[in-house]
Amino acid sequence: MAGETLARKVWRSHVVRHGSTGDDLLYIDLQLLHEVNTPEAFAGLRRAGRRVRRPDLTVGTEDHTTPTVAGSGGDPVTRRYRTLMADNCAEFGIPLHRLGQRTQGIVHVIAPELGLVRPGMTIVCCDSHTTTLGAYGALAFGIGTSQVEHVLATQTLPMARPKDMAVTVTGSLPAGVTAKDLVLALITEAGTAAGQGHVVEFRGDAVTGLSMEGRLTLCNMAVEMGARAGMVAPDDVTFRHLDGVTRDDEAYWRSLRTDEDAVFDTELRYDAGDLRPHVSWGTNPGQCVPIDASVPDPAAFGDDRRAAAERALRYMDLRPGVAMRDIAVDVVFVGSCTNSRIEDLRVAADVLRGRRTAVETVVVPGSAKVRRQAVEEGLDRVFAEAGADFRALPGCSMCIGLGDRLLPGQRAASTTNRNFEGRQGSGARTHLVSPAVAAATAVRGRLAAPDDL
Ligand SMILES: CC(C)[C@H](C(=O)O)[C@@H](O)C(=O)O
Ligand code: SF4
Repeated sequence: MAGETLARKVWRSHVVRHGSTGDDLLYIDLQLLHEVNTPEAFAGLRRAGRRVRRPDLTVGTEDHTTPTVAGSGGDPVTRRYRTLMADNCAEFGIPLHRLGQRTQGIVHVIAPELGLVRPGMTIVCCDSHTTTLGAYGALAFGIGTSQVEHVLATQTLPMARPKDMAVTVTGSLPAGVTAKDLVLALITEAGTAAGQGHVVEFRGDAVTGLSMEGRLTLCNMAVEMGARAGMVAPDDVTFRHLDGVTRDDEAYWRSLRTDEDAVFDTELRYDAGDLRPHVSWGTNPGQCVPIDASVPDPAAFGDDRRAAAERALRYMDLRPGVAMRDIAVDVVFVGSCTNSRIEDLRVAADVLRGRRTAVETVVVPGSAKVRRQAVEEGLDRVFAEAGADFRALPGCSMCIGLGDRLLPGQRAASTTNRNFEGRQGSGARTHLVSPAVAAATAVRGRLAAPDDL
């Protein structure tokens, strides 16, 4: 038998039944839920008179709409989402990590913290950035509301098997260059549709050399290159991040790794040796340049991308030829499921230590646990002394503009994953950056890397 990929092995071990229409019925090991996109799924269950098949394999959190300032309670519209979520979880017996609890946070950040994620699992969630969890060698993907209902009712999901893509990154990341820069560069090179219909396995020395947190950042943005899921093969780095790993676990997880003779449907190669910090100039994550470059001229793009570039520059209020380093921002945001883990906050704090921010700087931890750890390490003081606003409560915050948001016309350097029009607030402009670039930008008031300070 020909060799198999990691994704294929995980898939095969979860097939309950091969369907007649080409879909497989997959067993789902874990379903995660948040307050957006789930009310309809529960309503559907209720209408059909069904219960949740495995409440013990289902976990909810509140993150998208939660306020980040203690005691604010949030506005009535977003409160309604959370009331509905709490009522639904109570009615169907699903554990819920609520605002104010020690375990609450962004769904993709708390799932590993709670020990819910192990290599080889199938994991779904009503959220496109579920790809994040593939960093552990799990097959994790976002699903829509009707699929959420299906999984709630049956703990299975009919799905067409995705194709396999390998993204092999050779070399090692230069100093000051992070997983975020790598993934922005990859998406810019390959395009936002490159991964469509595929599970992407990130491989190569530059990937295995990443910390767990770096791998989470990388897989988080697999969906921004159009992929169904992103994965990194489980190795010693992975095992160190898991509790209670036995020899048998390790042996099984190692056996899931892609076989030498496995063939991918699509392969991309990239060398990380000369990579520089990357910054987006446009309105999709594939519109980035190295920070040393200038805003590109749409005329330089092929027909397929020119109109989008022109439109993006209009929305972003940028002219071709302007040096990225000359772009002044109003706000810096460090947070989101892409970059709000402890390592991200440490990087930002290292840059801010002993310096002052020149613009409004908001730091929102990905989870209550991340915040506690940051306080233990004294990062809260570093942020305060730099004049940055380290929020009391975790959540998606300014990433999606449901709770906290930018004002119309404001420009932000943001460690998030989407720079779409209006994403961080109506009329707001987003430059996607790493935590290091975000912090340097906060100090300088214009896009900057730590080297510039
Ligand atoms: C609201 C939610 C469904 C959405 C997603 O699917 O990703 C959000 O998390 C996002 O990042 O755009
Ligand atoms: S932090 Fe942003 S990208 Fe992540 S789940 Fe929340 S809204 Fe989506």
